[in-house]
Amino acid sequence: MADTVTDEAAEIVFDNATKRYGNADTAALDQLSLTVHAGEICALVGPSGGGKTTALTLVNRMADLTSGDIRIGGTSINDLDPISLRRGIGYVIQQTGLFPHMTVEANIGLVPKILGWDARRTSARAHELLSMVGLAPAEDMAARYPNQLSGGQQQRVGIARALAADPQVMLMDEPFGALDPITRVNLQDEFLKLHAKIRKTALFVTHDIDEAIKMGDRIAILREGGILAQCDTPERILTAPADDFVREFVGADRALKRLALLKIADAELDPLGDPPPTGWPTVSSDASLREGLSEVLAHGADGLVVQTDGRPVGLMPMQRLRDASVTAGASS
Ligand SMILES: Nc1ncnc2c1ncn2[C@@H]1O[C@H](COP(=O)(O)OP(=O)(O)OP(=O)(O)O)[C@@H](O)[C@H]1O
Repeated sequence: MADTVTDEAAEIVFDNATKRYGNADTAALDQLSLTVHAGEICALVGPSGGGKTTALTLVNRMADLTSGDIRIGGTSINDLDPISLRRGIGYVIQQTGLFPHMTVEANIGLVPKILGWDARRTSARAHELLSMVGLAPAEDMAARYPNQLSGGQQQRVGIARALAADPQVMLMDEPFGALDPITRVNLQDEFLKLHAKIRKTALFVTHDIDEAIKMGDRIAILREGGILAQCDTPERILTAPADDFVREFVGADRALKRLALLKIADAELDPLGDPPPTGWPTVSSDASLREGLSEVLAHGADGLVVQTDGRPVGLMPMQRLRDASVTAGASS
């Protein structure tokens, strides 16, 4: 048996992976061939019953393949002992799965402890991860029990726990699905920042196409019957949907969704002017054109003041935002 527990991000290859439960006539996942590149986030979306969760459970062998193969870092999962396979995979689920009778620190330290890390190293890792996922002060958070945390904080602990033993890959099943919209956006943003640092290979299941567009380096869309409809970058999914199913799944507002992918930093700005326009809202150059457009509309203003690192750097007039919307729509 090979040992999977290394800390290198690894590629996940689905090679004609098929799952049929019991004597079911139709497959839950039908000959899925898909490569999730090392270090990328691949968002897996599709309608209810499309086989998203099945795909995840095949990877960590909570369910067995009917035919085909899945390889992690070039090794077939069937050549791995299921227990050590799972220890090399960070798993984050909607319901967090935290043990209620264990402290946050003990929850995070569970896999490192099983792997035989000593108490000092396990504790240091738990505290490091609490800071990484934005739970401060770490000493206070570490000593709490899950029911002493908000839903968003519990989900952060779930992410910390998944990362504890530095897994090769992460499987995330609707990780932010149970959170209120504001907490959800915060966790999405913070996970993207964290991911930019740790670059773990992540298969991220969501039923929400907007979340997939935001989170995925690439998006794989499954249709009913567990058949892959398209796997591509968010930009390509929006501008070149493979067929009517993808077009409908993505929605009629594809132009607006494309604006969410375009950064203000990439657009041309006007000089600041003297005096600066009054009543124009300020946005960061990191914001998307869609966020910029929302701000302008919310303030009834004629444009935006764009900031970088808290300092104004230029102006974005309303007309340019309008033109960008038209261009995004015209090419979709
Ligand atoms: N343990 C099981 N036994 C039998 N059938 C199952 C089992 N788990 C899932 N299925 C069936 O497999 C198909 C795919 O289910 P799956 O949960 O993978 O879809 P999903 O895309 O994750 O759906 P959702 O978005 O609703 O969670 C469905 O028809 C479901 O009924």
